[in-house]
Amino acid sequence: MPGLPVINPALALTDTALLSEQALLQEVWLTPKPGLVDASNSGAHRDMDLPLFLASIAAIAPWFAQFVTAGQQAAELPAMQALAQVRPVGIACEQAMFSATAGVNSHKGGIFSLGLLCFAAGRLTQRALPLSQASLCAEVAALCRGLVMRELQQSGRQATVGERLYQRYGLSGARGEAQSGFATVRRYVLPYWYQEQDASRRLLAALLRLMAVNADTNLVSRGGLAGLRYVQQSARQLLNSDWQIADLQAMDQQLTLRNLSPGGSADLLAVSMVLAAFPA
Ligand SMILES: CC(C)(COP(=O)(O)OP(=O)(O)OC[C@H]1O[C@@H](n2cnc3c(N)ncnc32)[C@H](O[C@H]2O[C@H](COP(=O)(O)OP(=O)(O)OP(=O)(O)O)[C@@H](O)[C@H]2O)[C@@H]1O)[C@@H](O)C(=O)NCCC(=O)NCCS
Ligand SMILES: Nc1ncnc2[nH]cnc12
Repeated sequence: MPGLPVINPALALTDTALLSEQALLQEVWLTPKPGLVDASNSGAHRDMDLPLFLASIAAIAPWFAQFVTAGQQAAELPAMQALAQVRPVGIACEQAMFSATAGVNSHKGGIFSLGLLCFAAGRLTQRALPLSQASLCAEVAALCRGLVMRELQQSGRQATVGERLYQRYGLSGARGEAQSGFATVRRYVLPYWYQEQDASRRLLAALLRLMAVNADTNLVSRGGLAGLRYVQQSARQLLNSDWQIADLQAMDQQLTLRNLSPGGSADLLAVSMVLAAFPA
């Protein structure tokens, strides 16, 4: 496996777009990831593999700079009006992804979460405000204020997986996480980021922490609430042990057998990598 691209902290304060691309690359190359596409297998996915993910990332990457620019251009707008400015960029980026993957949804959630982070970075830098984990997450939360109420609770729409799962289980998915200012990442991942010295083990531990608590709608859409609970309990058990790579490989086999893929947690791992490059 080629060397993982290392996120250069010196870039942190200047280029959120490049950090986002590097985070998606580091995420997909990280191995072994239970149920997910990585360098050893495709996990619970029959329609996706590593080459498809790399093609998807190549198609998405140029759009991260567009998200930052859109944020700079919308810097003076009230947050809620600004969100309306970024949606078309997000949808265009999704279309670029679908063109590169022949219609397979590889990074829809990742585009939403990282796109919002890049847009927020553009708004903050345009207003000469410092970029930090706190300022970026607060800006994303401000942009997404009321999003769950508007788009899930009041709309009653059931056009997407997330919208159907909200109506059925009250799960707010990617929207709820963004509206909270990535609270799951800030509470359960970033405080422990440097506990592991090895870079790969650090990312694997972060993924386990996310899988242990994240209400991942991918898991629910594939395995119901029982599937979500199974993954959360399994991740929690590993975290409470001196887990080794072989344990993750065994978990990967179990999730694949059960058709369970924590794609939402994989996205939040990329969000964690971007945020970890900034001061708290
Ligand atoms: C705002 C949207 C992105 C919301 O989409 P949706 O209504 O579908 O809502 P969610 O269920 O929330 O899912 C969206 C994707 O977000 C990821 N996700 C899930 N749970 C969470 C969570 N708790 N926190 C954060 N992120 C979460 C997940 O994405 C990843 O998994 C997908 C790949 O897995 P797979 O199982 O293969 O998915 P499918 O192909 O759907 O299943 P199969 O057919 O294979 O069985 C992949 O997307 C990963 O990224 C969720 O899938 C959207 O509606 C929207 O508005 N988009 C427009 C763009 C936009 O608004 N941008 C704004 C600023 S950029
Ligand atoms: N590595 C991965 N495998 C499957 N779904 C994902 N969503 C984001 N990253 C993923």
